[in-house]
Amino acid sequence: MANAIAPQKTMTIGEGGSALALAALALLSIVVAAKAYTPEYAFHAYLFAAASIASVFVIINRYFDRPAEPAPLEINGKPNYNFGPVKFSSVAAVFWGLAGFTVGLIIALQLAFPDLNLGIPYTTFGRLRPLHTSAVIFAFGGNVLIATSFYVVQRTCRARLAGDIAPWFVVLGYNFFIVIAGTGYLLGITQSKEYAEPEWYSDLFLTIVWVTYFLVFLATIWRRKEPHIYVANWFYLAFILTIAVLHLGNNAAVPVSLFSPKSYIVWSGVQDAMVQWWYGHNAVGFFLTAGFLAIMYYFIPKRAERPVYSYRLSIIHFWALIFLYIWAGPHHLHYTALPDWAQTLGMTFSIMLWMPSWGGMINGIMTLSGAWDKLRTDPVLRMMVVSVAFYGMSTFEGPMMSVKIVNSLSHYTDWTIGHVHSGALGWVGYVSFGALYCLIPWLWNRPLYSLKLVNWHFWISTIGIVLYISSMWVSGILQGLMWRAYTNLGFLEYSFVETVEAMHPFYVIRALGGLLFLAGAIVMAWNLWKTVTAAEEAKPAGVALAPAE
Ligand code: HEM
Ligand code: HEM
Ligand SMILES: [Cu+2]
Repeated sequence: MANAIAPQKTMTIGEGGSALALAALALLSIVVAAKAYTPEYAFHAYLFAAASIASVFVIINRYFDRPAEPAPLEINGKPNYNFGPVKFSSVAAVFWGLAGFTVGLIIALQLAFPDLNLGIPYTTFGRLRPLHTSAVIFAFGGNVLIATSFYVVQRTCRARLAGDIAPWFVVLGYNFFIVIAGTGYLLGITQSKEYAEPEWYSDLFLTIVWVTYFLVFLATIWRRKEPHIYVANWFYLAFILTIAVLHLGNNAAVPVSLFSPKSYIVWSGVQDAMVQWWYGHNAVGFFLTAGFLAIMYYFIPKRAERPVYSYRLSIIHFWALIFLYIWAGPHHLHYTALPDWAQTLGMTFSIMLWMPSWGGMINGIMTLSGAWDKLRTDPVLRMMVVSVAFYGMSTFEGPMMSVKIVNSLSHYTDWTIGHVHSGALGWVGYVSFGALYCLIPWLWNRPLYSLKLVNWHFWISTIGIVLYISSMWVSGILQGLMWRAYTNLGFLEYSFVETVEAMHPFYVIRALGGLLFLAGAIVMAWNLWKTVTAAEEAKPAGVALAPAE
């Protein structure tokens, strides 16, 4: 009767429940695949089936391999952090970053040289453009946010991530969603809402993943050992919760059939447009801003080894920002069928938004008080501080562009594209790179392979950003002015095609800027790769790397 003393191993509710749910999903997917109206949809159903079956196997295998006791919350009084999912999504972020920047470069080249559309549907600008925007925002940015949020919430709460299967479901499920979304665009599956292109079934799946993300995050805060909830966690929470609400509101669609990828949105006409830009604008506000501000509030003080400049300002910054952002969406619909009062409301809130945005910028930059010398010696910190400066620049430009009279010139032109990429490359890109340069050495417990390479990355991509945004400003304003130029007799001075021709040199410069930005990111990927692998080889030497300069 020896087995009477061996600890009893039982499947947890999480393991059993997720295995059953995934098995059911696999079955449903196979039925859908068999009866699908289109081969593209059948392909997606097979992907769902394959992924769910694989997950069931992994869960069962893991059950047999694991010890009987669940992972302890603490070891010797210290939190037993769960960094597996964090590692996965930080590597995924680097991978998707490279993919998204490459597709960005391709579409930039297509705008300059249209022959590069290759005349086949899968590679046309119309399909690659959403592939680019989703890859950079949701795949690259999203993985950076998931990785850093799961890291920061554990460290600042001194608690192990809640759940066992759940955090893995979040990172793997999210990345699976990205694959479905991306392959869908290439195959022509889209509901044509900018930044919300995936069809109803991907949206439903993402809802489940996202709610799990919210619950894991909240439950980790719940079990915290630290009484205070650090401000970065407030920003992460606002990001997760608001994205859930936006996603549900803007994807309220009725599918044609369970067996068809096509759906119809419940909103119509100008209401649909308003809901779309309430979503689109707040995707900027909460995905591209609040989430990355959380990164700023954790990683800059950590790296600079200084406290946040003003903790009180960070709280005011938080509440002012989330209150004002929600109302500014109509600035995307100036001079449309949207009632004039709503446009003016959007414009007013956008102008007010300048203040909390700059409050945040000041708080981020001034955190370096007393440590300014580090800007010279630490290129990682420099990258993050420059990112905050870009944040300041784009949140000045945004309110200006939301003024109707300015928007009448900038709207539909490359000026918008320049504004987008000063925020995207300068702010989101740089703060993410800075976070990855900190996070990956911390996670693998090794020094960064080379600070010199970070310096190279910084300068190559800074030149890239400058080329990108300045060419788009010139091109955008030129475009706007050409469109509205009249002759003495009251005719339009330029035909549309003449304005397109005038853009060509700027599109070439922009593509060059994109190439440099991509080159910088490749240097980063190499550096991080060497950090994870080369330190292993060099272990006996045991010399800590000194700053390069
Ligand atoms: C190598 C770097 C990049 C290049 C070359 C690039 C290039 C482009 C191009 C050519 C477009 C289409 C512009 C048009 O339709 O006229 C575009 C759109 C866009 N890109 Fe990028 N991009 C890059 C990086 C990024 C990053 C890192 C982000 C976000 C984090 C981003 C976000 C966007 C967004 C949101 C749009 C849509 C803008 C709009 O509709 O107004 N891009 N990009
Ligand atoms: C106070 C902050 C900001 C305000 C008031 C603001 C305002 C605006 C305005 C007025 C437009 C042009 C709308 C149009 O004419 O179609 C715009 C476009 C855009 N902005 Fe901002 N912006 C702000 C910050 C940012 C930041 C920090 C980012 C990126 C990280 C960003 C990303 C975008 C994107 C992606 C678009 C293009 C949307 C589209 O048409 O596809 N904005 N913004
Ligand atoms: Cu907006």
